[in-house]
Order: sequence, then structure tokens, then C-alpha cells
Amino acid sequence: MNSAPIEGVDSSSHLYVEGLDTRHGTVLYLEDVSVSFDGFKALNKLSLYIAAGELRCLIGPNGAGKTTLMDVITGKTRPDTGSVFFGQTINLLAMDEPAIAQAGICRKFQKPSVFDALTVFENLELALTTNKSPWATLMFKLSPSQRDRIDEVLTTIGLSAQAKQRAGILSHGQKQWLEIGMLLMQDPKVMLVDEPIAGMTHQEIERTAELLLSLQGERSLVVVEHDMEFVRSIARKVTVLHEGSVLTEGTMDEVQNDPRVIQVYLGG
Ligand SMILES: Nc1ncnc2c1ncn2[C@@H]1O[C@H](COP(=O)(O)OP(=O)(O)OP(=O)(O)O)[C@@H](O)[C@H]1O
Repeated sequence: MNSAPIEGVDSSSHLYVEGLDTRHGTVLYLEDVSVSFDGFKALNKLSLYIAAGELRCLIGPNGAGKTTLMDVITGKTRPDTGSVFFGQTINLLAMDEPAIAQAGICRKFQKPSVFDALTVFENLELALTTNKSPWATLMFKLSPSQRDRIDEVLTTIGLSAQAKQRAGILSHGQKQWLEIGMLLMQDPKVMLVDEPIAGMTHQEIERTAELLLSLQGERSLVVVEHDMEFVRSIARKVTVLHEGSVLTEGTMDEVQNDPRVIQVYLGG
């Protein structure tokens, strides 16, 4: 892994991650990735490229391999074959899950896991500490720039007014945004987002679309979602997975009118 800083990139900017080389415009490279479970190919020679700053939606019928793909990127599952790179030079297959998270790839699971007894602000504060022991958390003192960062994230997730409220009384949608905020505290370069709108009200869904759209550019997002109306509202480019491989990629209109996609979804 090349950990040398990239020439010409300001190390104080949000775009800087040590050793991350996205000069070719790509932040994630997956090539010929295969994963087998007891002989069954959950991923089958899958190749996928995610551009720096893009918001990509990943769709596909049940069992297509979406979760397995996320597991491979985050280091939870090791592929049998293939390569997975973060930028041009960082080999994710040589890293474990914590190292991959630390390098700037984070994952938002479907179920929010915020701390109900803590306030919204405290939840974000906790996300800053690497040592999560109660004593270390108690002794943790925020610097002015960390406080500013929390305020910035509160604004991004639309929860500034709720900063002092306990997370336990937030609505389901607000808890999801808080969890996204907790991930943002780590300033990830890639966010993998699993079914973000499950269980949300119509209004919360609209707000979530705005939030995810506002995050692209400075970071890349890969969103797995079954709700096609939502996918249409956020996606420029959609990747369709089927039987562990990429079936097709394109705009929502292109993939929805693709006869192969129609066949896969209708099972015809
Ligand atoms: N740990 C495992 N052991 C055995 N088979 C597995 C395991 N994990 C996934 N599979 C199988 O691999 C295939 C792909 O599963 P995966 O969960 O990646 O699909 P998915 O596209 O995320 O589906 P869904 O939309 O239902 O979540 C499925 O057939 C699944 O049963």
C-alpha cells in the first residue's frame, strides 16, 4: 500500500486521504471479483468502478449479490478471486475491516444504531472518539474545531434544533440522519448506504434524498435500495446486479427500459 501523500493535494482539505490516489477519477475499483458460499457463486466475476464524488445506486432482485458486494468492499467477506482497490494504489484485500473503515470507507446499515440515552450532540461527539470506553468518553474534551465540525454536521443532517434532545425521542427518520451524521464525523471518502428509507414517512424520504444528494461531490456514495421511485429521485447512474454480476449500468430510464432488466425483475 502506498501511503505517501499525493503531490499537489492539500492535506488540510476534505479531499485528502493519505495514500488515496483518485487522479484517474475512480475511487473504487472492483475487478473480476468472485465469492462462493459452499460452491454457490454469490458474486461471479463482478467488475465495478465507482467515480470519485459520485452517487451510485445499486439495484437487483433478492439474492443478486448486493449485500455480498458491500461486505467485500468493507472487508467483512474475502473474495475467492479478483481485486479490490481504494483509489489506484490502496489494496483493500490486504486490509482488515477496522483498517478499511479507518482509511475512509464506511457503511450505514439499514437499522439505526444510535445511543438512545445520549443527546444528538453527544452521539456525534462519541463518533469522534476512537476509544469508546466509558472512562475515555467521559474524559474526552472537544477542541474548538471538533465543536465546529459537530455544528457543521448537525446543519448537514438537519438536526441543529434537536442537538440537546435525547436520541431516543427522535423519529425513525431523524435517527437514520443522526447515524449518517455519526459516519460523517469520520469524514469518509466512500459511504455505503444500505436501504436508507425503509420505514420512513413520505416527508422523511424526501429529506433523505436531499441529504444523500448533498453529500455527493465531496465523497462517493453507493446506495442499495429496492424502492425504484426513490432510486429515480437520487440516481444519475444505476448499476443492476443479477446472479452475482453486473447486468447493466445506465440512467434510471435506460435500465428500466432494458429488456434484460425487465426480464430479471419480472422473472419472465
Ligand atoms: N454467508 C452466506 N452463506 C451462504 N450463502 C450466502 C451467504 N451470504 C449470502 N449468501 C447467498 O448469496 C446470494 C447473494 O446474497 P446477497 O445477500 O448478497 O444478495 P442481495 O442482493 O443483497 O439480496 P437482498 O436484496 O435479498 O438483500 C444469495 O443467494 C444468498 O442466499
